[in-house]
Amino acid sequence: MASSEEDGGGNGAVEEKENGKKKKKLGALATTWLIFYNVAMTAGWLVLGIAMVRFYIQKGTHRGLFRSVQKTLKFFQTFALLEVIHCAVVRTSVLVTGVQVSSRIFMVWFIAHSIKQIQNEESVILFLVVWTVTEITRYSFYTFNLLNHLPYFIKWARYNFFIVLYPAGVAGELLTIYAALPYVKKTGMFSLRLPNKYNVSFDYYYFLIIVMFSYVPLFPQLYFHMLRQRRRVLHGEVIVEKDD
Ligand SMILES: CCCCCCCCCCCCC[C@@H](O)CC(=O)SCCNC(=O)CCNC(=O)[C@H](O)C(C)(C)COP(=O)(O)OP(=O)(O)OC[C@H]1O[C@@H](n2cnc3c(N)ncnc32)[C@H](O)[C@@H]1OP(=O)(O)O
Repeated sequence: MASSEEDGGGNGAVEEKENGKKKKKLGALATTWLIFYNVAMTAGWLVLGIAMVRFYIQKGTHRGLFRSVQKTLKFFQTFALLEVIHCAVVRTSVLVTGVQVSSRIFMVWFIAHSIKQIQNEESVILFLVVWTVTEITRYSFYTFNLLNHLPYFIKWARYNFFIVLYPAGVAGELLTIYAALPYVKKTGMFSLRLPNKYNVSFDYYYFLIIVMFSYVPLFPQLYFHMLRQRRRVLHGEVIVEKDD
């Protein structure tokens, strides 16, 4: 193994070259923080998943489910903003992570939280279930990986579930935004009409349509990124990495 350290710090990340591949080796402080973060996130999404199952068993309907789990969802999904900062120490792209996290935050706060009328849509439950399964798998993968005790089925699940869950999640998100359009148009929420003292106009309705169209170029990038990660991790392919 050829190894060359480019940074001598003990608590952040050290870049090493292993068989010609760039690999970030985490320091003790970064590892401890990430273990804490990933355990907390696994637990948070597990609590959310259990709450959803319990709600459905007790009530026999999905109506009211979002309302009952929204606090936990908002807390843990917003906490995921830290992932953009984590990009400084883990081997991942700021751009890919940024798009992923911001689209989730947007769905939680600017769609599901702000437009109460759509909270009982089946599509909301679809993306909630998909996100929950994804995140329990993803954060438990990171935790076990950091502890160097990664069961193969978790690794397999992390790099296979997304093949179906990603399109399903995107479908849930797009259908939810679509369902929100009439309410946004009717209420004119988050919009600024002329004339006003700033002399600018903003129409949230058209903004949402642009967001929906932006999935067309952006989603394939995330999906192909994950397919590349899958080939690298499950099949040991060497991927030529571009620096951000
Ligand atoms: C303002 C309005 C904005 C509107 C934007 C509209 C456009 C939206 C288009 C996008 C649509 C997204 C929709 C999405 O929300 C739908 C869903 O999520 S559905 C559910 C299914 N989803 C998934 O399965 C994907 C889940 N997402 C991800 O996996 C990540 O977010 C992603 C950034 C895509 C992952 O990429 P990453 O490069 O991080 O992959 P890896 O997991 O393989 O990690 C690479 C290495 O980094 C290490 N790592 C990363 N994070 C951690 C951590 N927390 N702790 C420890 N280590 C970490 C990891 O171990 C790898 O290291 P190594 O290779 O050395 O082992």
